[in-house]
Amino acid sequence: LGDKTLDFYRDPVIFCRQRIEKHSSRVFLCRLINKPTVFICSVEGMRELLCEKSNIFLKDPTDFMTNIYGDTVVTMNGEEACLLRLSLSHLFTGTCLESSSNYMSSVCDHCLKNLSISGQPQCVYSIFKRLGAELVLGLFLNVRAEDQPEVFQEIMELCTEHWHGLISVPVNVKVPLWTSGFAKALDARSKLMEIIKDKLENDTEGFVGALGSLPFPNSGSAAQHLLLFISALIPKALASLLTSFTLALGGPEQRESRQEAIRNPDHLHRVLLEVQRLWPPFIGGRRIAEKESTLADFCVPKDYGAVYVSYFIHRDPEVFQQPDSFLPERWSGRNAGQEHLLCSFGRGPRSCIGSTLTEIFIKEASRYLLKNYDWCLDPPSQDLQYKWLPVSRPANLPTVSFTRVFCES
Ligand code: HEM
Repeated sequence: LGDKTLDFYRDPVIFCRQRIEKHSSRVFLCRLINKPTVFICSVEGMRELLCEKSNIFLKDPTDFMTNIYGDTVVTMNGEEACLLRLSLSHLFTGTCLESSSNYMSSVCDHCLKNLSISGQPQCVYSIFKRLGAELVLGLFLNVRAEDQPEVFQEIMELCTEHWHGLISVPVNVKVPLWTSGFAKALDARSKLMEIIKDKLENDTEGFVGALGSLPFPNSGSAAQHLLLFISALIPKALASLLTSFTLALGGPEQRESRQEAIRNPDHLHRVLLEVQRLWPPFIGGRRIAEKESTLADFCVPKDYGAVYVSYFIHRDPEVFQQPDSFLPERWSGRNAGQEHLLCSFGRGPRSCIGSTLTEIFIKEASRYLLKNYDWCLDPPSQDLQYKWLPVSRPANLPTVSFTRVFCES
């Protein structure tokens, strides 16, 4: 590992902040996994990297995602990636999305209806992660927690084990009494692939049925993409956004904003844009320079890596006034209609194909929370103890607390 790799993975925010200060620039160079890598922390640099020069800065086919997910659109380039994106995108738009809306409402109701009932403090991040898992397994694999609780539980555990492979050292070792995290992840992957292949063969309904009938380049491709879509990565990202939303709109000082968000869908939209601006769920993404080029006037030699860091791009003072403040109204002023300045879902020809689905779902879940609960900090504490009060009932109801686990994840 390069000496800077550990610093980056320990805390990417501190790592980037220190280097932005040291170099007085939002573009700087370091080694990451022993590869010289340019870090992009400005809107201008991000747009060049992901849009204008997307034919020079390409996806890395040897990325560690390939170890864990196999060959998927995420690490491919060129015509193959274009064709795959075209086929897959169809499943995330128009009538395919519309047919998911009833399921999205039912999942919100199932997972969020009892937030205040137990009277015990609860961790909302876990609740939202479960909500995300119910969404992806029900939508993409036709496995619904209410109908098949054991199968659902088994797949969820396998997905967690499989995900741990992404954050473990990639060493496949099995000795008596000990198996490396990476080896466990590969075992989990084999079991998940068996379940997925069985579904693809026997289920003609919904997303599985539609995916099974797409013209994929090879026979395992549909299964590998399904593995990607049900991956724990997506529930985690959804839970991160919803937790940030809950934090941002918590407390008596935000009560008016909460009420406005119920009345006015545009206000809710602006709140959610500001949530993803300040707390993007993923660090960003990585590209490799196919030939020498420039980014924000810096020379980038051939084969150098380039990482865009959404957290800092979204705080670029050239573009966002008071960049660290939570100001939903900025999206109706100078930055109205300027969503293309954000990159929580990537940008350009390789942006996220699930972003519309995610937006619809996050809006559904946040509307559910706003309509059914009022939540405020009580008592003020380090642990962010929140009181969840059903909107229609008196104010002396049980507390539901949550911790900042989302930061660690
Ligand atoms: C909160 C939820 C999500 C976030 C924050 C997110 C974020 C992202 C980001 C940042 C990228 C671009 C990576 C890069 O530039 O290298 C991306 C790509 C992608 N996302 Fe998402 N995503 C989310 C949900 C989803 C969902 C629900 C799906 C589908 C089920 C999905 C499927 C994909 C795929 C297939 C790509 C690769 C596109 C390509 O390489 O051409 N994502 N996502």
